[in-house]
Amino acid sequence: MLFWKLFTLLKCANSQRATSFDQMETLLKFEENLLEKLMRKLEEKTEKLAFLEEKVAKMQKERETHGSQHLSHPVNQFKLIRRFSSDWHDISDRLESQSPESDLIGEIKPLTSKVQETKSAEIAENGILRLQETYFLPAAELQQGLTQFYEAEESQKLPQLTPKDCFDIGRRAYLNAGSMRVVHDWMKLALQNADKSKDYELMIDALDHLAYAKSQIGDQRGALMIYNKLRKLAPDENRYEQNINYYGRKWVQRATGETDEEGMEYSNLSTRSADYKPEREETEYYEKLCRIPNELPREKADTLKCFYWTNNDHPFLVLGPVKAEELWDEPEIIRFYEIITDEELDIINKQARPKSNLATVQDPITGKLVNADYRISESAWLPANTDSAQDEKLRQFRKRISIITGLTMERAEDIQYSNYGIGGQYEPHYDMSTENDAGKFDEEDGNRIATWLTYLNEPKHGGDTVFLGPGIKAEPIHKSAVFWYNLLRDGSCDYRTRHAACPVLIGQKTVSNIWFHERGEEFSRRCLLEQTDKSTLEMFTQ
Ligand SMILES: O=C(O)CCC(=O)C(=O)O
Ligand SMILES: [Fe+2]
Repeated sequence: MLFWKLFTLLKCANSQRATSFDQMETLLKFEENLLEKLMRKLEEKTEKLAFLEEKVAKMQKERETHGSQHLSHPVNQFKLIRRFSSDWHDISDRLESQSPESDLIGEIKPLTSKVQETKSAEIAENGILRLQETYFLPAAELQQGLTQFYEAEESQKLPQLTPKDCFDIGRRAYLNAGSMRVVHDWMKLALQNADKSKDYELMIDALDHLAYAKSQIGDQRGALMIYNKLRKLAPDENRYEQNINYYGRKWVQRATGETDEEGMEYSNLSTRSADYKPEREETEYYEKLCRIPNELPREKADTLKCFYWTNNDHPFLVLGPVKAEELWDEPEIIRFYEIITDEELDIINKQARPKSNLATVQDPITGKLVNADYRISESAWLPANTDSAQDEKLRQFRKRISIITGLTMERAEDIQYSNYGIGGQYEPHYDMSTENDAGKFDEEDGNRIATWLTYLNEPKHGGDTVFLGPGIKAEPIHKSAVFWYNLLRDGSCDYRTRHAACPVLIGQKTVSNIWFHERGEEFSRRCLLEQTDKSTLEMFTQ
């Protein structure tokens, strides 16, 4: 429109072959208007450029922390997810769809949508909270990048959580109706650093949550002081005024002893919802086992054996006996060392990744679906039933396990591969189906008589398998496997085998399971009328 007007004006000026002062004035005005508009466009572009440059710098800085060990750090895993749930999302919003930039939008969008669909940011926040709860980590320790687990010289290179990260983690704890102490600590951290960056919106949000958390943990005075501050910062929000009156009254009641309310809730570190209570006791025990070192009393340790296993001089094992260690005797839990070759490991990893039910995202380069390994734990089944050389190797691996355990592979399940993500864990469970289970294994195969659990790699911290019955744990040692019977000799469930996988704190954890079933084991494991549980031990001492 403007162009049209200018055009007619110029035409007119041209036809008169003279330029009157009036026309020049009008032209000058037009020019002023044009300049203003152009400047606004330039400002928008500069602002957009600055925004994109800032994002690039932030993301590059985040990607550089902790060198080749980058993804072994839970904070880096967390930040990667957040980049796709927030930064890349914001970037694609700023790029222009009717321009060459649209190609880039096309590449970003599928990834950000996938992260959103799979609720990955929420899973990541909960992962951080789970690590905090299980390993008793102060929020500040996580914010600083878990310095206690690294040498001093490494600590400069560790990733740190931003005020917004801290706010979102605290907000997640709040939404989970978790411990208000935890909410309190995260909000305080968010504020300490938001103060420096002068992010007022974030400050107000964090103060609001902090005041609420304070009121819930019994600090009415603290809540009141924050609401007073909020009233000054955001005078239009009348909720603060109401809260000031409310908490003011509460504080007076408390000071004058007119209240019968519960006091502080300072000791509870739970980040789980309040309706979690029934399992709480077991969960606390499991978390404690995850936290404490695996120390057996001397007398007990002395009774447990370490030996080279040949399974009654089986020719295969006589040539290469397997180093074995009794982790517990009743029920028998045995660890076998070096039971998988690098080649077999490679094959399992290669086959499992594209197949697994892990949240998949599109690889922007190949366009293929690839795994997002940050889920709590996801799995894939490897049937090894083709004529390929790879499957032949996997069958060899199964055969080796069959020889070691003396159990037939005929009724055993396919190899199951599992991969743990941020704070990845597996809560207490039995591998066999129990009387109370809705679903049972079919009669033809029978129940899961035994478990063979191979550790495909070794996380740096966390990820132990804990056995709640005996109160012991197996550390995930690379290439080793743990074996136990889930059923007693009379076929009933051995409830002492309840076990769980602790959250992975630092590093990566992948395991593979093979479950044996009852049928076909009548000769390898004689059924007895009594429940005697010296089953495996007998096998090892024959
Ligand atoms: O990963 C672990 O340590 C245990 C896994 C487990 O118990 C299972 O997959 O059933
Ligand atoms: Fe299990």
